[in-house]
Amino acid sequence: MNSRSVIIVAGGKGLRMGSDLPKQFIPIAGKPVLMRTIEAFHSYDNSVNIVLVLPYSHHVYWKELCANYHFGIPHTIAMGGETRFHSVKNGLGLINGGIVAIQDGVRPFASKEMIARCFDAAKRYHAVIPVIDSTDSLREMIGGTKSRIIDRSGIRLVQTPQVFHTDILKKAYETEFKDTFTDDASVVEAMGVDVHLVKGEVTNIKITTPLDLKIGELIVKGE
Ligand SMILES: Nc1ccn([C@@H]2O[C@H](COP(=O)(O)OP(=O)(O)OP(=O)(O)O)[C@@H](O)[C@H]2O)c(=O)n1
Ligand SMILES: C[C@](O)(CO)[C@H](O)COP(=O)(O)O
Repeated sequence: MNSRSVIIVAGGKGLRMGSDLPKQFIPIAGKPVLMRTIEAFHSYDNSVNIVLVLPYSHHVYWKELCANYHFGIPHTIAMGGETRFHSVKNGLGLINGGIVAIQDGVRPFASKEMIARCFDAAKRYHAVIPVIDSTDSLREMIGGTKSRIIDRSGIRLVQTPQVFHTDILKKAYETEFKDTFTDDASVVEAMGVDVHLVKGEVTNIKITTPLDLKIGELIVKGE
C-alpha cells in the first residue's frame, strides 16, 4: 500500500474557456497550466508515479510543448475519454495497486502541504477529498424563480486531488457512467464507501474561464 500514483486528467476540451487551445495547455505566467500541475506533484514527491490523460488530438502537441519548454518530469500518457469519468477510467488502466490521487489537470496550484495532507489521510481512510468553506451565501432553486437560503455552515466546496486505495477506486469505476458523477468521490460513494474530508485551499482554483487565468497570474506572483 506504500506506492503512490497520480492520474492527472487533462482530456477535456475547455469549452467554457472559449479558446481554440484547450485550457490545460494555455500558459499562466509563462508556463502551461499542465506543466504547473505536474510540477506540484513532483515537488511533493519526486518518486510519485505520474499518469497524464490527454486528448488523442493533442498527444503530438504535448510532446512538442515538452521539448520547447525543456520539460523533463517523467510521466506516462493515457488516452482521454468522452467525459472526465471515462478519462479517469482510462488512466486507472495504467495503475497497479497502492494509493492513487486523481487530479484535475487544470488545478495547477495545489500546494505540496495539501497534497501530503490528502495522501497521508488516505493511509487511514479509503477515500479522501479536499474541501473549502463557501464565503458566499447560498440559495437553492425550488421552482420557477422561487428560491430558499441554504445553511452554508453545512456546505463544502470540493476540490482535487481526490485520493483513494487503488483497488477500491478501480472497483467503483466498473460501474456504468451517470451524469451525477461530477467527481471521483461521487463514484466511490455510489458503491457505499464513506468519503473523508480534509482541508483544501482557496488558491487551489480550477482554471475554467478567462478570469481564472488572470487570477492564476496573481497567485503565481504571490499577490
Ligand atoms: N473528457 C474529459 C473532460 C474533462 N477532463 C478533465 O477534467 C478536468 C476538470 O474538467 P473541466 O474543468 O470541466 O474541463 P473541461 O471539460 O475541459 O472544460 P469544459 O467543461 O469547460 O469544456 C480537466 O482537467 C479536464 O481536462 C478529462 O480529462 N476528460
Ligand atoms: C472534480 C471537480 O473539480 C471537483 O470540484 C469538479 O467536479 C469538476 O467539475 P467540471 O464541471 O468537470 O469542471
